[in-house]
Amino acid sequence: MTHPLLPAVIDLVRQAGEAILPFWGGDLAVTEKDDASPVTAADLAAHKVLDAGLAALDGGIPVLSEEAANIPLAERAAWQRWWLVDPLDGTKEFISGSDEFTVNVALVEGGRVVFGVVGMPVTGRCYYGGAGMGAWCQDVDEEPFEVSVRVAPDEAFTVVASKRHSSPAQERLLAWLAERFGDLQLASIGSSLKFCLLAEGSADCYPRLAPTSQWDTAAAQGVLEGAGGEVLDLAGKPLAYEAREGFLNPSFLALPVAAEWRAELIQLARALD
Ligand SMILES: Nc1ncnc2c1ncn2[C@@H]1O[C@H](COP(=O)(O)O)[C@@H](OP(=O)(O)O)[C@H]1O
Ligand SMILES: [Mg+2]
Repeated sequence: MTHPLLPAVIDLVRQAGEAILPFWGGDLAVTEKDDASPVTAADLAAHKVLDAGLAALDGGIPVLSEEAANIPLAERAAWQRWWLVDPLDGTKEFISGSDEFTVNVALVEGGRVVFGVVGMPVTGRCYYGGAGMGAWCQDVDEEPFEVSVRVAPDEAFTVVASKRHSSPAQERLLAWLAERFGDLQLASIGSSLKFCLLAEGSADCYPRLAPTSQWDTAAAQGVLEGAGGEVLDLAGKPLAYEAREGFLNPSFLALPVAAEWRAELIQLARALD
């Protein structure tokens, strides 16, 4: 069983991708935001499509978007159900001309992700899913196919990591994984696609002992949870999306629910962080 709002959100994510594409690979004016992260006309174009489209879908569900996040905490704290949106995740990849950027939309209720949609504007591929719902991948003009995590590595244990953002703790964790699993393969990819690689069973673990914001993770967490995975903080609890001052996530580990090395990894990550 999926969710009645899911098909319309998939459609909106595609439209946002289409609004981004004319800017891709061209001459782009890049502005720096207060937190020093880059923003372009493409981020804002996608934001406009999603903000208007989600409001039209159900005016009673408020939207928190990376590009319009200056909503007072007192107002956000009263939200029970809300959309959490990153109109263009992986802006640095986008600016560099890579196709590793996504459009992310999650429906959050009571601090948990109900479902998430992750679109890849360049290929038109879309991942979507939610806990207890399942998870799917759909290519343009194709039927969706269900995806699920792999519990044991195919050949080499594959870790996904950011192309650009790491930390000393993250590097030590990767070194430990290499020792623990021997044949370690590193897959570096930008944006929320890291979760999708786990969800489709092409990778085994995505540790992030480095900063992310709530809009970077919620949609893809929905996909991964639907596929039999989880995203845990270092206390071993699912990453939650309650309103708080600022939008930073804690460090996290994304992995299959049934990974037999789960407890070992949490303990080590906690010691390193
Ligand atoms: N120091 C920091 N604080 C908050 N978020 C950070 C950060 N460094 C990187 N990120 C987030 O990491 C995302 C990119 O992820 P990755 O490195 O895995 O590709 C960025 O998303 P945006 O491109 O949407 O700004 C940004 O939000
Ligand atoms: Mg982002």
